[in-house]
Amino acid sequence: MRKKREAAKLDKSPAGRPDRFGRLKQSAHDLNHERKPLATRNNANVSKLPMSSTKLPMSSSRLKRARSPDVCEPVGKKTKVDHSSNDSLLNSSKRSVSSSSLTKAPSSALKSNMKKTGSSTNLMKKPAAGPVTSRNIQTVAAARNARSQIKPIANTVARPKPTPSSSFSRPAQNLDSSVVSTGMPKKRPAWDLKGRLQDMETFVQKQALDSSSLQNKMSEYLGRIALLESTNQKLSGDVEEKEVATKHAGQSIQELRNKLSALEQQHQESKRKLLNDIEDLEFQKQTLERHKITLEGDLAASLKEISQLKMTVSELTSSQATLRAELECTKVQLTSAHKNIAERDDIILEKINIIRMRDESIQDYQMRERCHETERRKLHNTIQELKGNIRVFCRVRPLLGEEQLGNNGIINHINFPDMDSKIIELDKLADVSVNESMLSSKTARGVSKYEFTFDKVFKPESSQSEVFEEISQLVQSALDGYNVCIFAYGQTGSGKTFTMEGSLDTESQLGMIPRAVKQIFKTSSDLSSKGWQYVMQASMLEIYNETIRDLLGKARDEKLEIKMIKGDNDVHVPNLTIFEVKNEDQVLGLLRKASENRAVAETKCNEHSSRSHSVFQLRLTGTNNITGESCKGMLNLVDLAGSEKVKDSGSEGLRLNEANKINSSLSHLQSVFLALTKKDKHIPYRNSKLTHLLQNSLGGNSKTLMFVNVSPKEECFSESLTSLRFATTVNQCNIGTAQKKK
Ligand SMILES: Nc1ncnc2c1ncn2[C@@H]1O[C@H](COP(=O)(O)OP(=O)(O)OP(=O)(O)O)[C@@H](O)[C@H]1O
Repeated sequence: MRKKREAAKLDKSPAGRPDRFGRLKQSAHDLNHERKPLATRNNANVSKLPMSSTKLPMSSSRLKRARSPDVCEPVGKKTKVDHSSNDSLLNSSKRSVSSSSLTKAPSSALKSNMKKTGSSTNLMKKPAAGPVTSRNIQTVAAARNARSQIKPIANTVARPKPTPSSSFSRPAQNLDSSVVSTGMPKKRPAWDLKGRLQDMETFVQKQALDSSSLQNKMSEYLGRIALLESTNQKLSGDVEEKEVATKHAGQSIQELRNKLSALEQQHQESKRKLLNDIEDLEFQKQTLERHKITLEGDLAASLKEISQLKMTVSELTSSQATLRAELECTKVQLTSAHKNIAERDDIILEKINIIRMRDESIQDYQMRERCHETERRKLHNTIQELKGNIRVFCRVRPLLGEEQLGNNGIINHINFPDMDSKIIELDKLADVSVNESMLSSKTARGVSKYEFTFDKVFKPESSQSEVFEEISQLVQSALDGYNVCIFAYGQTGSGKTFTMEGSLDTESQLGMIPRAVKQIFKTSSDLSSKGWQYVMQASMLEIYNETIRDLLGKARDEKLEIKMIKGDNDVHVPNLTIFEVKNEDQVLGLLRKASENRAVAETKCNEHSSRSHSVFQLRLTGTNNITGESCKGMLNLVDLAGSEKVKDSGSEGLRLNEANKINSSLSHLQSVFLALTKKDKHIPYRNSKLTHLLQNSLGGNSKTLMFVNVSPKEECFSESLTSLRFATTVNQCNIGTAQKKK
């Protein structure tokens, strides 16, 4: 049953199905099966074989028909025939049936083998499913051998298969032809049954011989088939192994591919990095090459320098010897110098002791100096008193601009006859009408000379510093605690403002006020080493048309009044702006501001004529912590408005009123000095704002200096003469001894 199922399975297997290994195994099984009692299988297959497949079966069938009535039964039924009948058939007819079976068996085996061969062929055609290895190659070669071994079988066994119809339609002919082909005698007549039987027996014997040889070949083929089957099984096992190996190999390949792709990515990444590195290295290379070039240049320069240095070294080496000799000499000198130094150290020690002693002496001298300072102040003021508390300096300004055109710039009518610069002489020319009472002398040519003597006469070429030098001692008195008043008097345009203020922007043209301030700050600083400390307060006002106005305050138009402080008898101007000043620059700033605020106007005699009296006041309060001394001084620096003859000046209106007020106040000043000269009991200080304000600086408690400024112009002769005469009056004034304020 099992064999039948396997056979049925084999038959059902479609020819084109890729069941190569299964069919191959099945074929091998069938072959094994066929190796079993051949007669049994052959008998079964006999019914399937066409009767005309060989020439012999026809005779055999005839034999069968002759011996058995079942011969003509359908082939299908014959399969149900008992094998024993077949065996008996074989035994009875022997070679007839065997030969047909043998003839057919190879045919079925051939078909089976052809299938196998086809399968083998398929197998051989598709070994490449797995990796091509030496074992696969061997497997394929074995399959080919099997095919080559099978082919001869097919060639040997396969014969043209006559159709059943043709076999049955010409049985006699076939028999005849077989007899002819086997060398049998010619066709015997029908009645010669004996002959025919002999022929048949001969033929059967011959066929039996052929059959035995075929059986031998068959057994040989079966042996080969068995060998092939074993080979096939082995190959199947190998194939399975190969498939497993192939599957593993496929997985490995996939893994390797994955790894490969990962490695490729890594490779690409590495490649990209390497390319970047290469670029960086290229850049570094270029940089290094440039650096190399630079270094080469440096090296060349260094080499050059080294060669120069070598030359220098050689020179130095040569000079080294000289120096060594000198060094030896110097060492000797040094030794002696050390001796000298030791000696000098002793001397220095002695001198240090001397210096200490001198320091002590200096301190002693400083103590004495302070005493001397006090004594000096006393002596200084004694001298000032001897000189007179009112002194007069005369100053003649130079010719300016167009004034120099006449007389070639020479001032003919003013002379300075003495060497001490104390006398000024005015010459009255013939055409100049002068009051006869003014004449002092007459020359032979009829020229009158007017000579005036003052404490000092400054020529036109005198500088500001030369003038200040003469008043510096007076300024010093303010620091010593005296009231000092310096004022400039003269006709308009004679140089009063230039003398008192000068040009604040040009050092050489600084006037008496800034120079006095400078000196005061410098001297106060020097005195600080002697224990003196000063507080300084500055203010500046003008008296315009008999009105006091603050030149430093904001209320420019406010009219200020003069008040006396009871007991102290000090003059005080309420609401006047007073600045505490620490240095000269501060004071210069105040002077500039005051100069801008001062009333000026253009007159016939002066383009910028001062139409008011300006009064700069500096209060100085000093204390000496060492000596316990103290002092209060006041420095009044006054620039008076210019006097002018109203009828000559051509002034009118406001200017005329200004001129009258100016002349009036100057007249009151003269009255004060005249009263002081006469030693009147009543001094008319309060007749004008000017004298009222300056009453403590024009009286006995003050030191007064008057500048009388003279114009060099000849046409101003009369005014100059008037000014000089007034100055002479002041100069003759004895206002008593100045008192130091404590
Ligand atoms: N010693 C001098 N050296 C050079 N220039 C001078 C001298 N004195 C005066 N001056 C010049 O003469 C001109 C008149 O001088 P200043 O204004 O000082 O006269 P003043 O007497 O003040 O006149 P006023 O009373 O009208 O104000 C100015 O230009 C001034 O610079």
